[in-house]
Amino acid sequence: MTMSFAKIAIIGLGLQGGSIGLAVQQYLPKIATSGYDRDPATRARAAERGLVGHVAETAVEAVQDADLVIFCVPLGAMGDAARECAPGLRPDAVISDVGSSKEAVAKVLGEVLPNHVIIPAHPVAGTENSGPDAGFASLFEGRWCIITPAEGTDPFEIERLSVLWQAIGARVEIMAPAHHDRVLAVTSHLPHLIAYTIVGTAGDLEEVTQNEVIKYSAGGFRDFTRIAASDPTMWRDVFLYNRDAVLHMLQVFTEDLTELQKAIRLGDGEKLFDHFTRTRAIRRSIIEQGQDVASANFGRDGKV
Ligand SMILES: NC(=O)c1ccc[n+]([C@@H]2O[C@H](COP(=O)([O-])OP(=O)(O)OC[C@H]3O[C@@H](n4cnc5c(N)ncnc54)[C@H](O)[C@@H]3O)[C@@H](O)[C@H]2O)c1
Ligand SMILES: O=C(O)C(=O)CC1(C(=O)O)C=CC(O)C=C1
Repeated sequence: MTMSFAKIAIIGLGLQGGSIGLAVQQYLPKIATSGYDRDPATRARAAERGLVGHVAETAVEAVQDADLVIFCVPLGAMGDAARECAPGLRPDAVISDVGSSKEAVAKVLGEVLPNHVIIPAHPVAGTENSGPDAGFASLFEGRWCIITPAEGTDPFEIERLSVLWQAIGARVEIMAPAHHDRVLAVTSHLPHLIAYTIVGTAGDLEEVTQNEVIKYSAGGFRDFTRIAASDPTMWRDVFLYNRDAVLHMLQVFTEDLTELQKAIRLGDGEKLFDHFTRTRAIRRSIIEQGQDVASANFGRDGKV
């Protein structure tokens, strides 16, 4: 068996599915791509944009002859999407996905497709935009793709999937699914929850008019509004499917927030200053790592 997949089927042609389709066509043109989306208007737009080589009219048609199927649908739709594809799957087709939480997805895909090799993955790359116009080929460039195989998964198949992600620009990390869900709860899910909260709070305030919120939304608040514009379906599902890890991180966060609230009430400037100094250092180290990412060569030479 070669290291390369021959045909990749992408189910769900929004931001993630569209970006994978465009990136594979650009960097790995020898791999055939097909795709399917439940929404007819999305299928039509995907065909216009050429998000995949062939936009199929059914899920079964899309997965025909595919040796890799990637589910790029909201977390709550993974089970239905897999059920729809099942009758058309090659018995040896590898199944993957891009869902933002991993334990729950692995469970549902394993239940629906018990006889397939399932290797869940999560590209930590996205924007606040969704749908068939949101995807672009360079989305994964220099970004992490976390692969969360179950214990005992064939190392060859893990490597084959890793090589694919690297070829479309990503850096790959292998992680246990439960650990992934805790890490992402704090680095991605909680920040979105905070953004959704603060933008809602500002919108509800009676003493500050809507006009003032819009007019003075410079700097920090504006960044929050970008995140709070993220897709409601996707994020509803993230909080439903990574519930326990998010609730744990939210508890820790609430305790820390209460400590800062106390420091403000007591006029404890030293505590506030020390805290802000520590967080500034974290930001700076993230930027330094980002520069490493931008300058690295990830071997994206089109060869797999
Ligand atoms: N947006 C991000 O920043 C981001 C980043 C990493 C991972 N993810 C994950 O990627 C997945 C997709 O997110 P997205 O941002 O591409 O969303 P999106 O809304 O842009 O695209 C999802 C597509 O799935 C389609 N769909 C829904 N149910 C379907 C079904 N049963 N069969 C076929 N198609 C179906 C929708 O019509 C839609 O076009 C989610 O699981 C999300 O958690 C998102
Ligand atoms: O950059 C953004 O807009 C994102 O929200 C991307 C982001 C993130 O939180 O980093 C969102 C969800 C994911 O599953 C992965 C990436």
